[in-house]
Amino acid sequence: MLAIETHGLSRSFDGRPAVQDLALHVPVGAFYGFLGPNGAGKSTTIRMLTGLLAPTAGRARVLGHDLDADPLGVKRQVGVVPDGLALFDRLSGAEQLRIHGQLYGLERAVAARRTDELLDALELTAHAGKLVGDYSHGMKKKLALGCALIHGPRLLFLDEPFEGIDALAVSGIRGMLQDLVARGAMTIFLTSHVLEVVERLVTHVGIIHGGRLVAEGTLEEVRGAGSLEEVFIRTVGEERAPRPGLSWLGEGPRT
Ligand SMILES: Nc1ncnc2c1ncn2[C@@H]1O[C@H](COP(=O)(O)OP(=O)(O)OP(=O)(O)O)[C@@H](O)[C@H]1O
Repeated sequence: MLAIETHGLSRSFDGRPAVQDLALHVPVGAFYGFLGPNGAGKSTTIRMLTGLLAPTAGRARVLGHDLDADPLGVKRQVGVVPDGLALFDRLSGAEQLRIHGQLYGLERAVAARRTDELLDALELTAHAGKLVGDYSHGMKKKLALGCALIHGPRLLFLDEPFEGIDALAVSGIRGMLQDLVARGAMTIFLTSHVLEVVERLVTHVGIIHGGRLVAEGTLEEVRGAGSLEEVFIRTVGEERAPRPGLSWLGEGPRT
């Protein structure tokens, strides 16, 4: 069974295509790495698959629900850590998590218990009472992951989850995500530019370039005998030679 299946999914902005004719196949239980260079269409795809942005054409089925016909059915079962984090600066970290859980219909006591467990798992317990506005970037990223998990989603979308997070925290989060997939708790759809981390995590890969899917399959199928970085560079463009210009750099300031 597929957790995500799209046919001809497309989105344009002011007539300019950002995602074109996308046919994604994400099996249930997969750890799917969605890769592509800057501006390739990754965030636009996630925004469509989570019901935040309407496609201009095509269809998507998410966890068996038609996104167009039953957007609420999809939203109830997915968790999202978006590219731009949507958190409330005036709440404490614990309040943010608890309220997020209650917005998803959890009873107060359940939301409070899960909040404590998530703060612990994300190593944020010491900062539970601090205002989110005073959190560091990495701490906000971890809190957003907690918000995405608190209602127990079957499918988790992570847009650049490791961006701005220190190596120790990356390792902790990686372990947590791997464990969730390994015990069949959820399917994960992740975008990241850190290919070495992606390569150690994912079971499946899709590569998008210029809004079009240019490769998809299991990690082994897509990678072949090379590394993911080699395949990525080969697929989205040759390694770029240093460009001429900027010769004034290093010459010191001039008026
Ligand atoms: N709201 C918008 N209005 C106009 N153009 C947009 C909008 N959102 C995205 N785009 C355009 O769509 C294209 C794809 O953007 P998108 O954010 O999906 O790329 P991405 O693969 O997530 O990039 P990155 O890796 O840099 O985050 C880009 O050309 C971008 O400028």
